[in-house]
Amino acid sequence: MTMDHRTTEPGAAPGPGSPASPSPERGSLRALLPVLGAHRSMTVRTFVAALAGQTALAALVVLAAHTVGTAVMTRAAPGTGTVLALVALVLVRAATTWWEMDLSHDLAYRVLAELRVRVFDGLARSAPLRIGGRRSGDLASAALADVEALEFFYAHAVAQLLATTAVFGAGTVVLADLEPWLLPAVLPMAAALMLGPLLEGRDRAALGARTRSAAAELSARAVETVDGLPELLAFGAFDRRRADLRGYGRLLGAAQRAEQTREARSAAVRDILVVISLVAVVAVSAHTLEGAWVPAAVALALGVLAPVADSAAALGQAACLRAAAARVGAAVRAPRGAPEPRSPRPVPDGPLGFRLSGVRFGYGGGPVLDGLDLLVRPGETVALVGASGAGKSTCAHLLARFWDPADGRVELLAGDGRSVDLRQVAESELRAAVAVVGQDAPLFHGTLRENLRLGTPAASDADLVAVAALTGVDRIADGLPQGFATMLGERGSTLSGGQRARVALARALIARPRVLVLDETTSNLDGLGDAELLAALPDCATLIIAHRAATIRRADRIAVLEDGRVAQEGTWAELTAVPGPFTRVLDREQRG
Ligand SMILES: Nc1ncnc2c1ncn2[C@@H]1O[C@H](COP(=O)(O)OP(=O)(O)OP(=O)(O)O)[C@@H](O)[C@H]1O
Repeated sequence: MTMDHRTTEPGAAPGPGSPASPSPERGSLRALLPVLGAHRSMTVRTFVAALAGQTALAALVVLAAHTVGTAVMTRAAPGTGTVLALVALVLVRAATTWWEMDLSHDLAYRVLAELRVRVFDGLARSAPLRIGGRRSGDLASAALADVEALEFFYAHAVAQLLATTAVFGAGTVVLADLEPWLLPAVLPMAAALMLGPLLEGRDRAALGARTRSAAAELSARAVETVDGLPELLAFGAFDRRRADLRGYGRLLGAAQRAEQTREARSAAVRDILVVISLVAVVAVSAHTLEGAWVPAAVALALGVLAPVADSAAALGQAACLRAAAARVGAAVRAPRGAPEPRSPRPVPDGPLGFRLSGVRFGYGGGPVLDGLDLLVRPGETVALVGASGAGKSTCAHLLARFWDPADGRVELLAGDGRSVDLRQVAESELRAAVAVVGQDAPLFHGTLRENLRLGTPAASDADLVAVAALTGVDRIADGLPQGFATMLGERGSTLSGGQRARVALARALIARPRVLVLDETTSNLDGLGDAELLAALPDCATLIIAHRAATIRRADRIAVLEDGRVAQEGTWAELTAVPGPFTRVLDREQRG
């Protein structure tokens, strides 16, 4: 009797030239067990169903063997009571199998749904820190394929292992009662069966890790391919990419096959151990038991060993899942990039400005911001300029509190001088006060109206129409077949870059932010559109990150970022009057 061997989730071996995946730590599966805690009653019911099913099967084979043995010896048909008992056991076994399958899958799918949400929570908590380090296809793989792979563990391993332990314990007591010499025929083989997964656990975990990391690699490359299809086609690079994907697909197949080959070998060893044990039981019982008790003892030994063999198979399979569990666990336990304050302080009311003081920040290498000071007063518009890679977007991300500075402070300021450090502001308050709009702010699959209401689902139609008129989104809606109800397509792919920028800005303005950060938001628009959008901006503290001279010129003040600090500050007239960091930036832009 062997376990139901499931095909492992798709995955590929490490990329060409990449090192083999290390064997993941023991305990990664155990670390996820607390998720079952929320489903305690269902876990207990699954255990009861598994226990009832395994007990019914053991009783059925023993009674059937005894009945057949008796019939052969006495040459008489079994009595009605025996037949009824056999029928009852068959029915109980059928009912409990159905019950257990139903419950265990229900439990597994609930746990997986919960885990998926926890993975997404972890990603949100640590974004974009984590996203900076891992590729989106890899993250999607952790959230979907790795979680899915764990179905086997939750549906087939946990409750069944507990039930097997109980059935094995009770079965050996009965065997010992029948004939103590049967124990040496059964116990060593049972121990050998359970030793197998322990001995090969490391190897199987490494095989599983190879499959999982390859699955993630393939997933990451597939997502990149879909995302970059226009570029791949435009550069004639698609054929190479396809060959590349095929290669990774083959590596995936090889990794999966290695896992299956190992499982097939282990299954053969388990079958041999069970057969050896049964032969020993036959030998012992032939000398010590009488009549129909001989086949009954053999059946009981089988009834006891089969679940042990199944459990050994389950443990072997579970070892393969350690890598998936480790990846899911890492995502679930991802640290918060910017932890919520224990005792949040309110954001001051009235118009807001902000100040970065002595800010130092890096991404693990050298410092990107190195003692940066920047003040934007309520109602003021400041342009932040600098060479590519100078750290302008990093400032925007610090204002959105994606990260906290390693040193220094980022504060919101009221007109009367009151201030609050972003680290002390509750996230919901911060999001309501500060809006950061990027250059390619992604839109989502949904209608134009849904995209506009992303941050403010309760925004009134009047607000929506007013902001749409300010930002020119009303003209975009007029050109769409169903106006604001038109589906935009994934990532707003049905809109032009300039149209997406208008929608992204409108989306931010509907929330009436008190601090606005525009990170190259208008760079996809022509000069006229740029001017139109900037004129539509509300009278709040605004930081505009831009390269275009006309955009920069509209700001009240300009700050030039160089070597991680503000190297120069002033109005357009002041900064263009003398050669310096700003004129160098302008020269570079003109030459570019
Ligand atoms: N998530 C990240 N992980 C690691 N390094 C990063 C990350 N984001 C930015 N960097 C690095 O930090 C530096 C500053 O990047 P940033 O995007 O802030 O520059 P920028 O001035 O906005 O550039 P650009 O004008 O080209 O948009 C760069 O060297 C960049 O490579």
